[in-house]
Amino acid sequence: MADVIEVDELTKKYGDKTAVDRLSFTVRPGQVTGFLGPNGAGKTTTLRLILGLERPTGGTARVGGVPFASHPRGLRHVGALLDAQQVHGGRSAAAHLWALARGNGLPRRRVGEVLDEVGLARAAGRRIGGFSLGMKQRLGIAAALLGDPPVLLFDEPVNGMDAEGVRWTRRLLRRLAAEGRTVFLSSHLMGELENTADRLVVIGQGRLLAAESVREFAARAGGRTVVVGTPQAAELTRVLVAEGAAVEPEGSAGAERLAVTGLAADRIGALALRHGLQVNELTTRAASLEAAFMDMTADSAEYRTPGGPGAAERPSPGGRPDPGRAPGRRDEAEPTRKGKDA
Ligand SMILES: Nc1ncnc2c1ncn2[C@@H]1O[C@H](COP(=O)(O)OP(=O)(O)OP(=O)(O)O)[C@@H](O)[C@H]1O
Repeated sequence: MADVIEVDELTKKYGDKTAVDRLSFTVRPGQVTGFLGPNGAGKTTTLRLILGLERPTGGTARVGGVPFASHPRGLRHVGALLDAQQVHGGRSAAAHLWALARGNGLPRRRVGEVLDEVGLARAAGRRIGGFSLGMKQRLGIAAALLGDPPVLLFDEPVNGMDAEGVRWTRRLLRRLAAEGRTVFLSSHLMGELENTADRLVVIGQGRLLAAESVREFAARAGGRTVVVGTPQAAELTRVLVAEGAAVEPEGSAGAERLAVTGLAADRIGALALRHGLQVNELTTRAASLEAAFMDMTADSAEYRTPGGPGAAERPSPGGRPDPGRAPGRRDEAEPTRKGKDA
């Protein structure tokens, strides 16, 4: 299928600062494409350039084969959630959406439909000013869906959402892609994308670091690791190695845990059963993708916790990284960005 978003040598400078640096990538329909990069990598600027909200210093961004400048604007063509906080707090959710619908020539019934879709029907008449960030994100998603557009761009849509909200967003994005739409969503956390995205565009300091399927990214990262606890470590190691897996004993001697790559957890369980070997634990460790992302972007994180992306920030061997300690997280170290929202 033809690429819907085409970014070619796109560059944006703010004075001496190059926010986006000769960036080229494409985004296809029928898939969720994750746009991944540490804080300050240039994701929001790129989305704003694609949407024609900023003028590029160089290069082009095309949507549907035409440069954005000549692209028919409006919510029927492209829906976007950039900053959920940028809404008039005095209006009700329904009034906000109706103003948008009216401005885009959309029927009033769409307001009720999208409020239902995002789970805000009961809050339709409430002032947005009283909404939590998670509710504002849902409202922003509702606004993006209002025109039933074939192309959807979301900038960190799950920020501020609780676990249920994150799961709901993930399912929604997958469904929108399955309907054949082009879904492009940014995040600074691999964990938010690995179960949602089919493809990844990874950037750091405005430059392209990778554009590939999640599977390719995972393969490059050495694949997923399955941690297996067993009192029969030597026997199980022989069985797994014979099936092509790489097996590393973990922890201290006698701890009897194996880190297995190259075989999925269900296959390991089935092999152990077939050979009559006891397994006490079988855990897929998803942290390897986050670690690969951190390694890939270690030199390009704009702000960094003292000590750099080293031991303190790496995921612990046994678990997922704490998102609160991702490198250069804004709440830790970001200075004020002058003019950003001006
Ligand atoms: N209007 C502006 N004026 C000056 N510098 C800007 C402006 N907008 C963005 N920048 C700078 O450009 C760089 C990229 O910023 P951008 O917001 O696009 O990154 P991001 O990847 O979206 O980051 P985050 O994950 O923190 O939202 C940063 O160094 C930022 O400070």
